[in-house]
Amino acid sequence: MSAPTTRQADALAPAGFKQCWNLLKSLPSAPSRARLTGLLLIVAATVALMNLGSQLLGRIVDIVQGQDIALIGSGRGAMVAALGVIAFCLVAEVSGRTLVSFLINSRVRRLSMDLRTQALSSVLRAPVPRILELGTGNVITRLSKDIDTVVNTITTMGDRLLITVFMLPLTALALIFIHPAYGVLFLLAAAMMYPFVKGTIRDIPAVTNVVSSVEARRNSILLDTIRALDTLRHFRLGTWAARRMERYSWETVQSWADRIPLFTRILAQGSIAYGFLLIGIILMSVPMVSFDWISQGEAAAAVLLVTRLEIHVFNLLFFAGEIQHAGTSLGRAVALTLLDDVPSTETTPPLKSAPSVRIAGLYYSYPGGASVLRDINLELEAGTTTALVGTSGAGKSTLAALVAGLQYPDAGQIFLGEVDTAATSSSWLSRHVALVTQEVHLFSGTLREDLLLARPAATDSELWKALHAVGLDESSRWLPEGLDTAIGAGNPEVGPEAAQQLSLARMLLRQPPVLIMDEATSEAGSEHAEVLEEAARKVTQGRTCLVVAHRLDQARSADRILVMEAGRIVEDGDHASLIAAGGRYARAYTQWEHGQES
Ligand SMILES: Nc1ncnc2c1ncn2[C@@H]1O[C@H](COP(=O)(O)OP(=O)(O)OP(=O)(O)O)[C@@H](O)[C@H]1O
Repeated sequence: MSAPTTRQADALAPAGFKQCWNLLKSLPSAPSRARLTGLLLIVAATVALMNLGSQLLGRIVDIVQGQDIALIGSGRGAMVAALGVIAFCLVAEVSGRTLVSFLINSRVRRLSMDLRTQALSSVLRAPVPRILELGTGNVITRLSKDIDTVVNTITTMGDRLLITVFMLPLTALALIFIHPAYGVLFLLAAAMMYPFVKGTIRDIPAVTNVVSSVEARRNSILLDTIRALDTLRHFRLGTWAARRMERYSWETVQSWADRIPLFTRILAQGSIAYGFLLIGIILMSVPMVSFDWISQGEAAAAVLLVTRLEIHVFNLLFFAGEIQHAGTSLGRAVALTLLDDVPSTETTPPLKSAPSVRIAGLYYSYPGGASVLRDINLELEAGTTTALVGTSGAGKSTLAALVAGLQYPDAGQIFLGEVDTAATSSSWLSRHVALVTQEVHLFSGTLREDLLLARPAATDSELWKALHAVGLDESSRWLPEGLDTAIGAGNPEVGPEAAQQLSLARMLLRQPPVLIMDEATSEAGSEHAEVLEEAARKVTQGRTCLVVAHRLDQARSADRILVMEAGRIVEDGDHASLIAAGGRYARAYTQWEHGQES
């Protein structure tokens, strides 16, 4: 696979501001309106005192010149009072900032925890095809790096950002208060900045979303490489994998580099607008002082107020990228929470018994690939077991995945009883259809904990009953501690046959009305074949089953056998009738029987 030549955003667009705001408000750790107002009042008071300190510092010039200042007076007493208030303002500034920073930091970490939990549970409930389309690397990037970016940005510059937001209007007010002409200049500088800011708000999100998407693709490739370690070693593809990783990493570096012209432009535009304001204030002050419109101290105060603004304006401009990046990252994480298709009230009633499965006019092709399934029409009778057989690549696993809801068909419908699965939520579907494959994931913990996931209210004796039914008992070498045996990641490995038995036991406990088995008993070696096949037979009883049979002995006992060839069903019947028909199945079966004998 080669790296894409143009850098593009991925399939799931970031959520907008309103969606993010609504989601954040609904999180358990969201601050109450009173707390939010309290925080804003602290910021406003801190900024007001910062401005007061700057103004008084300027007015010291007037005190030195013996002028009388409102509320403070003149002479030595006024000087002491002014210095006292300035000191107080400095202490208030430091305390206010520390408090604001503490309040923001402690809240944002709890909010990020809630957001991660909510996004993850939405991902778990979302339709599987949607997640597969997004890619696991993408989802992981959104759940980890994107949320971390938001937390890091807010904890490092959230307080500064809030202070700047208040600083701009309060400085404008203070300047108007000194003389309205300063206010006019401030408005002119703001008008100059307006198109710059508008352009920035327009351009940055798209650029930053591309950066995050490219990073997500790189992470997908990384995951793919780690997952395929065995294959890569086996085929000596280490160098190819390293080169592929290098290409995608370089793509990430390039996408970051693509941002540079945009940020250079933002800084240049900010410098022009700020330079206009500062030079304008100094130039205006000279005639205003000489015409006695303002005192020298007031002119000094105005210049100090604008000088003080510099660090805040440039903080905003300098970190505009990070701030927007955090905004986009937040949107990307919040978009995951919107994947969940579970309606607030489920309208499709649960099925009371195993339903028939009707497939009508089904077509499917993998993205960019040739047609895999063509016009499949069939009905699986309720409570029966149907085996799918056919040559490798015929489309058996693909058909099984479509019925299990892991892929969306290109055309056609799948009905469970009367329910069109396309019109139900993915959680309704997953409650009614279970898929057992060769890959068994055992959750880390005790065997009891793992089995209880399938039926939380099951008693120990019910768990043992399910284990006995699939051929595992107290004497099994894989269960030395019985139900307390530690299994899953970090614990001694359970053999592949035992893992498949456990997976079948989970199905017995879960009792799904429709069961799809794809290579679910593929580990059946000669000594275990009987046990696994018997376990599979028990699991299929009482439900509608579709079994992808890779060995013909698995098909023989099914109620019905479908033979697939190049995406179509070419033979349909039970074992006896297909043998009697002498077609592909009969030939394959005879060959298989000879193979078994020799
Ligand atoms: N993820 C995928 N992306 C693209 N093509 C795929 C994908 N999975 C399967 N295919 C292709 O779709 C066709 C049908 O594959 P499928 O696995 O459904 O066949 P199968 O009958 O189950 O074969 P097997 O018995 O070997 O598992 C094959 O040509 C296969 O190469």
